[in-house]
Amino acid sequence: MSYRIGKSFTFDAAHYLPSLPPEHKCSRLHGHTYTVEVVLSAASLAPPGFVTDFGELGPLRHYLDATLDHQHLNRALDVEPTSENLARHIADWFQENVEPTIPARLEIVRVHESPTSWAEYLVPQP
Ligand SMILES: Nc1nc2c(c(=O)[nH]1)N=C([C@H](O)[C@H](O)COP(=O)(O)OP(=O)(O)OP(=O)(O)O)CN2
Ligand SMILES: [Zn+2]
Repeated sequence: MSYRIGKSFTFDAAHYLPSLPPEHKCSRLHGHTYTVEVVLSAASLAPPGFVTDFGELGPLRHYLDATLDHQHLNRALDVEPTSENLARHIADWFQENVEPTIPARLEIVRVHESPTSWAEYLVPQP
């Protein structure tokens, strides 16, 4: 794949990580302003010279707003809401719902919990 693009989205949510020991600060309920970055690639460009139109990624914004924004992530997800698990969850949703409609492949979903902490899921490529 020769070309890559990226787009970022933010949402706010609460979570805790129940598998951590009780003395760990993240075992208590707290919140983050999450930033989700997606990276997409294509071997060639579609007119007028796009990997895909950034606007075609709008359904992801709607999904994040409707499903995760201002939600309690322990209730909204069926996995423990670590950044790694969130990245995988969002990648799976994107591959099922957006990728079939665009001329590009999802490569990476990166989830920032804060300006200094992030995790990413690298989508296996065929
Ligand atoms: N690999 C991961 N480690 C941690 C995750 C995670 O999702 N993946 N999550 C947390 C907690 O959610 C915690 O809220 C964030 O931890 P941390 O960055 O350590 O804390 P701060 O945001 O307060 O950052 P400081 O740099 O310590 O100020 C924990 N670990
Ligand atoms: Zn946290």
